[in-house]
Amino acid sequence: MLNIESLHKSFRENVILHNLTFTVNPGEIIGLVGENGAGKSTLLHILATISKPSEGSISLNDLSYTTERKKIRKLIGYVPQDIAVWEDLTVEENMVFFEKLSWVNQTKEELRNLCQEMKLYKWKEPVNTLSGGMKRKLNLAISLIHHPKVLLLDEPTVGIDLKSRKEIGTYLQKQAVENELMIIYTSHDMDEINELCNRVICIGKDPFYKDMLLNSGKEIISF
Ligand SMILES: Nc1ncnc2c1ncn2[C@@H]1O[C@H](COP(=O)(O)OP(=O)(O)OP(=O)(O)O)[C@@H](O)[C@H]1O
Repeated sequence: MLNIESLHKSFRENVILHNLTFTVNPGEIIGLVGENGAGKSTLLHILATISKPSEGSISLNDLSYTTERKKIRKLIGYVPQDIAVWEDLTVEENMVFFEKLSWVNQTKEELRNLCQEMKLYKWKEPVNTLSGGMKRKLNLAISLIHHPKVLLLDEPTVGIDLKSRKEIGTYLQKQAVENELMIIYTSHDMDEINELCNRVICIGKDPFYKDMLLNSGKEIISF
């Protein structure tokens, strides 16, 4: 379980996150919504151990983010907003490169299966010949190489077609259930949030997103 308690984050006098307390259970997909600048990426950075909170505590399966950062990092998969893959390498070369950087050993066959499960078949193609949707799938596949327990996705489907979106969504739902993965997912697409997520966290001052979800039947947590 991921446990976030009384989390605050400020940049100098600018308070971005104020008193966030929530938990994420194994197998759950949590939507994270809010207007531009509300602090979604800031929260994901903190959960990915890229930055530290100003106050508050976080633990993952009873490991403290303060004292066990190295162990925590092995359990986190993070997909940033910007695609971060090697454009001149093939899909295969990217997967092998990131496998070498990870803490697990996977055969090429296993890496290829991981790509195929999310319907990314262009194994021998250089990344710079792939569509945006394919690149996003590769980014996601890379984040799963080390079998994380928590997957943090910052707008992973932005700018991609509906079919690829659905394929990614179906894959994530399967991963959450089968591997008890905890997923936090940011998106501005409320249909996608409605379809994919078990619960939704709304952050920021603008009530727009919360209002959009009022009749969705979803549990909404707002800060
Ligand atoms: N390193 C930093 N130093 C100072 N301010 C920062 C820093 N990082 C983020 N901010 C500020 O924190 C606020 C929240 O930014 P953040 O990127 O988390 O928002 P967001 O909800 O992810 O927005 P978007 O939907 O546009 O991606 C913004 O006002 C941003 O300028």
